[in-house]
Amino acid sequence: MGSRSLKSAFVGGLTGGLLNRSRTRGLTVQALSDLNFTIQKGDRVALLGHNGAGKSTLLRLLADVYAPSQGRIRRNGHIAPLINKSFWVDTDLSGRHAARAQYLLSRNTIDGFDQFLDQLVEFTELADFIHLPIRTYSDGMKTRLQFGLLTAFRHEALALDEGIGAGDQWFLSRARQRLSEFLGQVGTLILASHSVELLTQFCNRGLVLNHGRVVFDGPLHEALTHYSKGVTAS
Ligand SMILES: Nc1ncnc2c1ncn2[C@@H]1O[C@H](COP(=O)(O)OP(=O)(O)OP(=O)(O)O)[C@@H](O)[C@H]1O
Repeated sequence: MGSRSLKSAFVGGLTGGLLNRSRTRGLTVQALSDLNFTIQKGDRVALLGHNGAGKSTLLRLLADVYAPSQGRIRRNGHIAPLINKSFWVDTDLSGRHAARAQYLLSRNTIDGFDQFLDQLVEFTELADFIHLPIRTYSDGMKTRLQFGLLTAFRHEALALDEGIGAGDQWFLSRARQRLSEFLGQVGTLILASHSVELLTQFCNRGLVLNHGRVVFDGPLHEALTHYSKGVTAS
């Protein structure tokens, strides 16, 4: 197999987005393309797709963490992100300062913050680490703080990456229950997950992504069938 055909095999791989090679830009990945869909208020959408299909990137676009390089996204209202590693603007801030900023943003007042902070520290079990800069936290500690903060407030719409906290004992024992209660109250939900159990519990519509394109959009059970057939075929 020559280098050219090796490259073609690479481009046609089973994971990741579409790879392009150009003289000027080298090898680049196109995470998403040709997307055209509407999410209505109250929809509960599951994002399904292979590793690297574009689920997290799409969540980031919907929650305004990334801007699209082409095309437009029209939103009515804010979609809160609960996405791994995209939350912290300034990791020099302490957990307490980050909590204060989030509290002010959501409540428009600082009244009641001390009590809120006590509850947050109790839930996250961060103890005195709450006073240290976030850059000194482990990934698990950051997840606790992010999760504790976001689920403390009501959100009309939420973009959630379920990979968050995966495999973390604290998350499994303390956060799962809170996540369930929280998701039950969210109006509009876009949830990326590989867990059929979680998707079935909270979603009624499924978008299946394949190499950055939507290949199915419809009722969740049909989306799951479509996706599992694709996985079996590949
Ligand atoms: N910051 C980045 N820089 C460059 N490429 C990226 C970046 N983030 C993601 N990608 C690429 O974009 C594509 C889509 O990635 P994305 O994380 O959205 O997939 P995913 O469906 O969420 O995957 P998984 O199920 O493995 O979490 C992949 O090919 C990935 O390599």
